[in-house]
Amino acid sequence: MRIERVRLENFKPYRDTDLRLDRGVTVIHGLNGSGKSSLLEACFFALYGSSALDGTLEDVITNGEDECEIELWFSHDGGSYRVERRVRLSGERAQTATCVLETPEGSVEGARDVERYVEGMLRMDSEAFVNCAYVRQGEVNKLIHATPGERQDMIDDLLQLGTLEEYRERVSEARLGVNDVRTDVQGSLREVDSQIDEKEGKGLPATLNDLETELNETESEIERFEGNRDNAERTREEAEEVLDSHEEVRGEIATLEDDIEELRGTISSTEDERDGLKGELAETRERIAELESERDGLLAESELDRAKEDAIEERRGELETELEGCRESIREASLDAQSEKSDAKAAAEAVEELAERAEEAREERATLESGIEEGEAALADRREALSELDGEIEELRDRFDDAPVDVSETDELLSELREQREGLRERETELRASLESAREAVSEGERLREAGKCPECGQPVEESPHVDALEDRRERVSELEETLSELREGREGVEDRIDRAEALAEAEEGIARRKERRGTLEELLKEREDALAEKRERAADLEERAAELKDEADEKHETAAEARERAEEAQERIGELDERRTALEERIGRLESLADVLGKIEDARETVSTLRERRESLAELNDERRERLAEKRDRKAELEDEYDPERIEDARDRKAEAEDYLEKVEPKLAELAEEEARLRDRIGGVKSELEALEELRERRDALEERLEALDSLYGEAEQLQEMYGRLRAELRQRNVDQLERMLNETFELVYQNDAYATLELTGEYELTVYQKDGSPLDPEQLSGGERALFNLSLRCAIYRLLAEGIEGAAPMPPLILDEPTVFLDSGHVSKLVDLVESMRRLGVEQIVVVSHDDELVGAADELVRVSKDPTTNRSTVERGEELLAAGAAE
Ligand SMILES: Nc1ncnc2c1ncn2[C@@H]1O[C@H](COP(=O)(O)OP(=O)(O)OP(=O)(O)O)[C@@H](O)[C@H]1O
Ligand SMILES: [Zn+2]
Repeated sequence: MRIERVRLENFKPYRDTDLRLDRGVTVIHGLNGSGKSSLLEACFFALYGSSALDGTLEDVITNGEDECEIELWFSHDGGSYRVERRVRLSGERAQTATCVLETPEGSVEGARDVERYVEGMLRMDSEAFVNCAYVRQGEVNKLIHATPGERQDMIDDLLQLGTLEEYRERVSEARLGVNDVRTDVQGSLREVDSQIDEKEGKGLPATLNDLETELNETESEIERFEGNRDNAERTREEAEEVLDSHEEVRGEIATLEDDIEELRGTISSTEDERDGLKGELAETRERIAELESERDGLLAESELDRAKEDAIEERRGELETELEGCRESIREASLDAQSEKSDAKAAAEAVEELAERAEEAREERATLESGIEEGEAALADRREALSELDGEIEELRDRFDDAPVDVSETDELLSELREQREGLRERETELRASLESAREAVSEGERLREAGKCPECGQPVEESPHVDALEDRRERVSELEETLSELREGREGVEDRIDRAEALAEAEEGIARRKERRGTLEELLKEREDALAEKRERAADLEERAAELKDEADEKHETAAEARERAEEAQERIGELDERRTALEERIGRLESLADVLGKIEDARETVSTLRERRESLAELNDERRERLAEKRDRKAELEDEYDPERIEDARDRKAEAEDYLEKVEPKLAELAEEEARLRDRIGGVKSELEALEELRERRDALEERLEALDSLYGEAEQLQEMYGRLRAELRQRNVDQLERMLNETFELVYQNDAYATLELTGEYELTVYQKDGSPLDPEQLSGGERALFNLSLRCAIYRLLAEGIEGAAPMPPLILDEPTVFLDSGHVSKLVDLVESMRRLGVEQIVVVSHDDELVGAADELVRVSKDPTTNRSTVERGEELLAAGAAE
């Protein structure tokens, strides 16, 4: 198998990478953390899916992305293949969204099917792949640390030796199963043998012979006794027949006797019945005579001359009609009486009511009249008050006779006078003020003059031109005083006039008040007069009404009396009609009795004829019975002649004899039958025992045959098991020998130190290192570097062994080494180069080595440089001959 190309998208540190790989040695080179291991991991993951991962599925997707894609192209056994996987993140978890493997035969889909296909194709699961082809970084010690058992399992698995062990175990199980069956069959055989021995010791054929002879004898005896028994039975039957027929005759005679007795009884009781009927007949006839005399009496009382039914009915019809008429008249008369009575009652009630109403009218009139008298007295008082008012008004009017104004002009006059008075008062006040100031001016002048100063200007008087003015001032005062007194007088005159005018206004007001009062009084007077007139009218009406009601009452009284009279007449009529009705009813009653008697007579006559007929039919019946009685008596006599006592006696004797024999023979026969059954039973038992013996013999033969077959099968299984075991041991030994040789060769090639003589690998895969002095060393005791070399040697040896063992049928996967130079000094690194070289020479098609060691670069056919951009943190690969050339030049 060879990897040809890998393409990655968002796988771990790779964003988008496409790398071709060739045959030969490819070295993947780069700094720590640049993504070398991830590249190998991608190839491994493409083949085996998640079981090839150390981490989880989520880890393969580049951080921050949600989908990654891996494509791997490879060739295998001449065919081309391509795997494509796509992993997608959904939420926290990643899932394989696509997984397809294209093969020359078609495509396989789904992670499971693809993994299974790859396992089958490479004949390795992911673990075997790791153990053999893919030496992972840091796992160099795995095979050394493993226990021999684990190592054996790993290597056996790789070399497919496990299958042989599986076969051997299966055969062993089968062999044990065969053995279990064989033991069972042996047990059964022993048991069958002992059963046969037991049965043969019993002498079964002789016993059978004896029993059959005995059975024959018993059967002939049974036959003889059965013949005798049949004879006895026949005799008994014959005797019983004779006895039975005689018994019948006796029975018939007894029946006849009973019949005769019964018939005689019936005849005599029928005769008794006839006598009874005769008595009844006589009684009925007597009754008819009685009824006929009753009928004659009733007929005489009725107005009929013949007791004939239709005549009676006709008469009765007439009387009923008359009676109905009479009853109708009574009903009418009583209706009349009823209505007259109620009329009389209604009229009497009306009289009472009318009288009451007349009384009420009279009472009302009396009340009204006393009201009228009172009203008239009040009216006279009012009229007087009115004439008094008129006098007062006249008096007040007289006051205006010598007045300057008329009534109703006082207001105007008064306001005029009051205005005059106001004007005068104002002038007076002004004058008084002027007088005051004039008087003051005089007294000032006097004071100044006394002081020698001018009273006018206050300057020294001597040269004043104003001294004479004082006199003028005094004159002015007296003038003013005069005018003031004139004014006062005028005002007093006006005030007198005002007083008079005020008295007149008062009189005017008095007149107006009285006039108003007079108007009210007059109105009231008028109303009262009207009311009185109305009352008078009403009183007159009431008087008239009372008289009318009285007349009406008298009339009604008369009507009531008439009605009562008519009611009495009707009552009298009813009495008469009642008498007539009673008489009619009596007559009808008599006619009914007559009809009843006639009916009874008819019935009695019918009874007589019925009784007579019955008597006759009974007589006929008895005649018949007597005839039958005679017949029966004849038959009885006949039968009594037939009866023979001697023959009966003989039959009885024979029957007793036969019964006696039968009684004895039955138990004997039962005994014999029992004996026969017992014998047959025993014969059956012996026969079935003989059959069982035969069966047992057959069974023994079959078991013996089976046992032989099982013995040989067991032997074969044993051989087969041994063979598988041997084969595996041989194969393993061969492999171990070869592996040991290859391991020694490889180790010698890579390890310079010649302290170790040889490496030993036992059949149980115990590994031992022998030193030069011959002492053994556990591989765990080796140094780190030695161990790495030892492990590489072991891996390469296993790879070679597999490659040589299987090549052809299943081409090997590429040899992949991840960081094999860890722990190695530079000298050993160059040895590693030699190892790689030797593997290539041995024909390994493709070797991929991951290393950052320059020395290994030199050994490469192809160089792949992996680097990581420190800013984006994304890895890229470069593949190049120029790189290789540069490396070689150094
Ligand atoms: N899912 C991921 N997304 C992004 N980067 C990742 C993811 N997983 C791993 N890496 C990065 O890839 C690098 C690991 O690569 P890898 O182990 O292949 O390196 P290397 O070249 O083999 O290193 P060394 O020489 O030390 O063995 C680390 O730097 C890691 O941060
Ligand atoms: Zn690495």
